[in-house]
Amino acid sequence: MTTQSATQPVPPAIPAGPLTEKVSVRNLKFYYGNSLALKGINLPLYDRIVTAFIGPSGCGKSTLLRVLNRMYDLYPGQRAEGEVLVDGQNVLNPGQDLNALRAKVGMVFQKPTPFPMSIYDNIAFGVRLYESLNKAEMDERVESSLRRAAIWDEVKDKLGASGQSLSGGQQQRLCIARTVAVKPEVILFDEPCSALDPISTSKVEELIDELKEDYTIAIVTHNMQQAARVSQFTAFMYLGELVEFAETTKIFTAPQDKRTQDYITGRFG
Ligand SMILES: Nc1ncnc2c1ncn2[C@@H]1O[C@H](COP(=O)(O)OP(=O)(O)OP(=O)(O)O)[C@@H](O)[C@H]1O
Repeated sequence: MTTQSATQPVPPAIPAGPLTEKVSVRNLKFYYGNSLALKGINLPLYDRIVTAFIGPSGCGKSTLLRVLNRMYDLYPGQRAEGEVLVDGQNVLNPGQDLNALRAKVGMVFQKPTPFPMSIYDNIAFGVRLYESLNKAEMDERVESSLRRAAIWDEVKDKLGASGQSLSGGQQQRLCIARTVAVKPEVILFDEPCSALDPISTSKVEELIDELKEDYTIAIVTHNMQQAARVSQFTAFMYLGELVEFAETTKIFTAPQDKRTQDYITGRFG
């Protein structure tokens, strides 16, 4: 099957040499009560590589993302079976320290969710949960995180202003800064641009492209162009199953499964 077109975005290059599995999902099943939402997923997330999760609404993309940092633990009746190895350790183990996991595996949500506090404190709040820094160290962390999220120049003169006074696109970059500030190793993005205008979207995409130099990234997106622009690997899911996982170029130009082909060409979903 060949689906390449002249306007196809070019995914970022995959670095030469062997890839390391930062996260290994093994035979993962997930239940909402009695309802099986993930039906035995096997998937690697490679170190310092962007992986996109695509598929029609309800196929389990967000559920999979939420398992990776055990966000589901906040909700009764939800449970996972199988293994999610992060650096070889199964984070689904009951003894897993959830604060440590969520510091290591950070998450950025669909809707920007700044805390009702100042821009400075939006960053400092999370850092204080894990580290005790003095004022100068905290100032430095706040600045470096805001710089990393490409928003420093826009907020440096109003760090005391409410995070909620920023535009939607700025709020999302503030949330990315907040995630980066606790020095994660993996960042999960759940449709991070769906509430943003095209300019903010391209800023966040550029940011993801830069962040991949230092972090392992997973992104859920409904936007095929975005998946093709930002990711090096793509996982296509359908009805709780992982149908196909491969280099993004391959998924978008030579998918092996007809369902993948139909989805990326807009025939369903
Ligand atoms: N809190 C919940 N309780 C019960 N079932 C749920 C819950 N959240 C999701 N589900 C079900 O789990 C399945 C997967 O949902 P999920 O939100 O992961 O899909 P998705 O691929 O992210 O969809 P979308 O693209 O619409 O966000 C769906 O059948 C959904 O109805």
